[in-house]
Amino acid sequence: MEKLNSNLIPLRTDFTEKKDRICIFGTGDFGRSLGLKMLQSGYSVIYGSRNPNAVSMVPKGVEVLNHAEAAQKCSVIFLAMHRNHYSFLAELSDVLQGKILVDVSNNLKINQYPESNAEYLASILPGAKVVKAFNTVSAWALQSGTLDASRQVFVCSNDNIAKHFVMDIVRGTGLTPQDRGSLLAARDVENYPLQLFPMWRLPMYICAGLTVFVFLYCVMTMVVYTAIYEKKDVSYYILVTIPNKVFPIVSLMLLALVYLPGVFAAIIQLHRGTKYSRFPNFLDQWMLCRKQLGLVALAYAFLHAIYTLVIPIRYSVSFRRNNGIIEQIKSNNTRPFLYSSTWRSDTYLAFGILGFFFYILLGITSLPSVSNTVNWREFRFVQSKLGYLTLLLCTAHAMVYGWDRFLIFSRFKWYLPPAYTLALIIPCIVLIFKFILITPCIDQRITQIRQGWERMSKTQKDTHLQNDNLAI
Ligand SMILES: NC(=O)C1=CN([C@@H]2O[C@H](COP(=O)(O)OP(=O)(O)OC[C@H]3O[C@@H](n4cnc5c(N)ncnc54)[C@H](OP(=O)(O)O)[C@@H]3O)[C@@H](O)[C@H]2O)C=CC1
Ligand SMILES: [Fe+3]
Repeated sequence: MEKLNSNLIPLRTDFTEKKDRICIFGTGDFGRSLGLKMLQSGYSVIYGSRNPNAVSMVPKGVEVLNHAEAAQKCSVIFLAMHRNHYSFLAELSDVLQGKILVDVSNNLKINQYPESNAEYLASILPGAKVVKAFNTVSAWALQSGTLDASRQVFVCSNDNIAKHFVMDIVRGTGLTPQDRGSLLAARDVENYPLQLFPMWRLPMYICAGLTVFVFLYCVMTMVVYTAIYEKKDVSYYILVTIPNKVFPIVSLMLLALVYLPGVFAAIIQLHRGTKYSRFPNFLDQWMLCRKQLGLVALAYAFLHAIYTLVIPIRYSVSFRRNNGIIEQIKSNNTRPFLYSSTWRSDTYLAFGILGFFFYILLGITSLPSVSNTVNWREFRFVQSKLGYLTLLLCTAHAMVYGWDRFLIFSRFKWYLPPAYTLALIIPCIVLIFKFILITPCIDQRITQIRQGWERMSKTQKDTHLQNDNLAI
């Protein structure tokens, strides 16, 4: 019983330095900034350095000793030095026995070494309690106190007590610790500061590729084609008219791409008859960046809305409108009021406004502060049901807008359809498949697969059938 208690209850008695004394090895940029922050937060700081007498620029009021002397006085030691200098610590293994060593180091490249720096340190000093922390905060941010970027400090260690002790120090310096588990997580924690928007990369590439393609396609079909076959110069389309085609088209394509992997996943599950098998890698990657794809799509929809609002104040538009009126006066011939055109324009505007409204709603619910306030089922309802409704409304908006210029009615050749016809391909595929997938028999089959039907025993299956109404 005694043994059990001693394992469970954190024994803090040997770490009495809380808000007291902390040792930092290394008087470089990070060591100095961290020392200053610790002093400001009420800790006393002792530096361990190779040349204690030659050290300058350390904060006032701190002691600078050699490594062994400094380590003896504290039980928590921050190693503010680079990994390639860790080897000398082996000589101090006696004095570092049982001490908490905080590894703050970063690398120059992702996965630079076979093992993480923290695991390497633990292998050199098996008797010490290695904790990975503070590597995500920059020296400049610690010193200036502005901490523009994240205030989060990831902490991981194989020793729970040591980890919680360091997490308390993190809190003591006004930062927010995040427990990342054991030292196995150290590699990810070390890679974190080296990443540059990893989840945004694929969506950005897709978005840039589609934008360039649609823009060039529009220039070719609208400007070059008109110049060659109709001998008219409409190059002024390039600044407003064409972007106002590119943004909605790419936005619609991206929104459809958010829902396409879900359709693929359902088809794969149907085909394999089980959910217990991995999706192809590309599908996994694609699924993971759906939120980012959706947000880029929303940004493009915003641009489309703004570009559309300026149409009435464009010179070319008001010139054409005024000219139309003058023509009618001159010829003494009033154009008839076309009911079909009124209905068409009101319909696509209504679809567009509603589609945009739901688009914004989707964007807002994906913000962490909002998504934290809804449960999983509510989140799924908004992102899935409202998402498909948005896609449906936006597709309908594009279809009604381009109705008379559709494919065969196109003034272009059949092999050069207007760009928005291309834009409709992916949304139509998604919507048609979604429609097929929600038909009762297929929907039931997918639900069975998702609930692991094959793996259930007969009695389990019976119970399941009774509870069928409760199924998702
Ligand atoms: N700078 C930053 O913004 C951040 C840095 N880090 C990490 O903090 C660590 C220190 O970075 P930084 O302060 O910028 O680096 P510096 O090069 O400024 O300082 C490193 C310190 O390590 C000590 N040192 C150098 N060579 C040896 C050696 N051969 N043996 C023992 N000690 C040595 C020196 O201290 P002395 O002369 O006193 O012995 C030196 O000042 C690195 O691992 C870095 O990845 C993490 C997050 C942010
Ligand atoms: Fe539109």
